[in-house]
Amino acid sequence: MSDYDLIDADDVDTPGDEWEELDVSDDESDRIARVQDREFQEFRKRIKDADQFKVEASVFDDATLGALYKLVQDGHIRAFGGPLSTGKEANVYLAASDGDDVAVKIYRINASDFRAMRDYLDGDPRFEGIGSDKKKVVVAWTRKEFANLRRAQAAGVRVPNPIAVQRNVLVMEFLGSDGERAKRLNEVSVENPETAFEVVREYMRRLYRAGLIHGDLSEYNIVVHDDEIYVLDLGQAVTVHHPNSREFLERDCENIAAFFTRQGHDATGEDLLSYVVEPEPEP
Ligand SMILES: Nc1ncnc2c1ncn2[C@@H]1O[C@H](COP(=O)(O)OP(=O)(O)OP(=O)(O)O)[C@@H](O)[C@H]1O
Repeated sequence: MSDYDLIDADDVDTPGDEWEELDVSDDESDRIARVQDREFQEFRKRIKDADQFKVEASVFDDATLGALYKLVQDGHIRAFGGPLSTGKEANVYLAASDGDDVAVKIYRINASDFRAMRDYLDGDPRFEGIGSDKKKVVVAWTRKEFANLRRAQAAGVRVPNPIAVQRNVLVMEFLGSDGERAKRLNEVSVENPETAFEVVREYMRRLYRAGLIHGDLSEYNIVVHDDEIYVLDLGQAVTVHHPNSREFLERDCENIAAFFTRQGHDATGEDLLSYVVEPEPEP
């Protein structure tokens, strides 16, 4: 962990736990709030000063810092490593936790294309009535990614294990080793494209049968970790109820078929689509 810029959880611990049992007076709770506030300010400063976040200060509005602080207190993050990706909507960082390394995805409240996000959320019965408040939309989006990861996992699709979600911050299992992120399909030479295609095809079918469509599936959102194929980035995944779900699924099928055809395994979007939507056999 020597390459981590350590932000030690001990430094930002609040006295909360052992005081919870006590019957604290108003004066005492004011004092606790002041201590917590001071510790939060220290945490805030440390994050803002940390090298790996310097260019990204805009990502960390105070509410995001509050979310990170809570995740540190809860033991999900112990120290931040460098950025794994700086995307349009979100940045992903490597971090150490009390257990294995984790990936921390931070959605930007300001830079996010929240109108496009809303269009995806609109057709999703899980997020009915979300409205158009920018922060609420991004927070709902983050929760959606967490929920989608869980659902995919339950359906038997390999995805990073979702660990915690706090406002616009998602903590998940880090896929990779020694701090190096797992390679995307477009970055590896696929040794056996037929087998890899069959795995991806099966994942797509499992997702569909679990009522989900990825919506941005391609060689850029599929990685190879420990010789297994994993699917990333389920933020925009929609349920089959979404008015554009069929269009998204067709696009996913076209992307995947085109990629594997380029790898030497002929596939068509149409065939893939028929496979994915084939009704489940009666038990
Ligand atoms: N759990 C993870 N473990 C390892 N690397 C990850 C993890 N999650 C994301 N990454 C890395 O970060 C990149 C971006 O992640 P993701 O696709 O989830 O975010 P995004 O902001 O939607 O990206 P983009 O804007 O490029 O589509 C991934 O391609 C991958 O390399």
